[in-house]
Amino acid sequence: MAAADHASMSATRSSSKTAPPTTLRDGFHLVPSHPIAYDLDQSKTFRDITYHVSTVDHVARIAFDRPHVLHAFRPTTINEVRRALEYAQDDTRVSVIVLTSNVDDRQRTPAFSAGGDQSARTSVGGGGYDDGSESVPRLRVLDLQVQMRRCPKPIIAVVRGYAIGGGHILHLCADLTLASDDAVFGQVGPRMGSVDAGYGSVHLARTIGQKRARELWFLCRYYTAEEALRMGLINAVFGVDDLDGEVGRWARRMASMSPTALAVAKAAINADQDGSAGISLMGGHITRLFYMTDEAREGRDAYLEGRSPDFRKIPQSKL
Ligand SMILES: CC(C)(COP(=O)(O)OP(=O)(O)OC[C@H]1O[C@@H](n2cnc3c(N)ncnc32)[C@H](O)[C@@H]1OP(=O)(O)O)[C@@H](O)C(=O)NCCC(=O)NCCSC(=O)CCC(=O)c1ccccc1C(=O)O
Repeated sequence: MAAADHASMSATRSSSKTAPPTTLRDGFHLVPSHPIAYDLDQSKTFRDITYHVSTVDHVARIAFDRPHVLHAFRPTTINEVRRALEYAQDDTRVSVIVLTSNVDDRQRTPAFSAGGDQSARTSVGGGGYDDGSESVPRLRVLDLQVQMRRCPKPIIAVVRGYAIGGGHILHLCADLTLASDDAVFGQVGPRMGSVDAGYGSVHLARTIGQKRARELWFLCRYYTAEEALRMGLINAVFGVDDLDGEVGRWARRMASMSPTALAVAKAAINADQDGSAGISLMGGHITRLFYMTDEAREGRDAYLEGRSPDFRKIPQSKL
């Protein structure tokens, strides 16, 4: 843990005995708020995204890199994000994942993502997305959404400018969303022949409420970052110049926490909505932790040694 992060955690421990209660005791204000310095991971090659890691702050950064179409995605883009997410999930140096876009607002309108790339929709074969990278035309964006929810590490969507359509749903599927004050959010499917009947509908309704979710889909209006914040669609709004620093603060804070506690909290929050698949993920976490107990090891050893297990020699169940 970096020294300044350590200071913030220490602040939560230093006893005052008589001071009045204050939220400052959480130490959050002491977490450094300078932008994260990332290194490009040279070993990973991508066309539509960039992938960076900060080994100092334990953060991976996955960024859409298609500014000419406002970071709209095609099959290649989604497959690359899925691959990068897998790298970040398996990298023990990484505790937190940032999903964002490479914005240069002097050259292009800022955007997180304008959703599915409409120029990649074929005019033959049913109008699905096809950039030649899949044997049958398809966009595995629903698989990406599921992968984001099953990833045990927290994912922060960092939104500059437009988050529209399928791009909007990707920020929704992230665990947290931090936005700049120039961000704009909305669905457009019913206006242009598309709909997300999965997380884009049900998770949206759980997140912002039934009436608001219907409004987003039925009216296809766009909302400012402040409006999105008020409806609980995002976690915080910052000025453009402060965004990267605040992302640094939030990511560093999460990276200083117990990874297992965060993974269990994420799985539990998702399980409520993800049915058997959500419970199965929680069950997987429990089994992995169980494997590390003397009790589970006794079962394994007994099998390998060709004897009956003696669970009695281990004091008791941990539950
Ligand atoms: C976002 C805008 C309102 C911004 O407008 P403006 O600032 O005026 O910029 P433009 O000049 O329009 O755009 C600049 C440049 O980018 C190109 N572009 C923008 N968006 C897209 C796009 N989605 N696809 C392709 N190209 C795009 C635009 O053509 C310009 O190019 P030039 O060459 O410079 O002219 C505005 O851009 C806008 O409305 N964009 C379209 C938004 C949209 O319709 N998005 C698609 C929504 S549908 C979707 O995302 C579904 C896909 C999906 O994820 C999904 C989810 C769940 C289940 C199933 C699926 C599925 O498989 O379909």
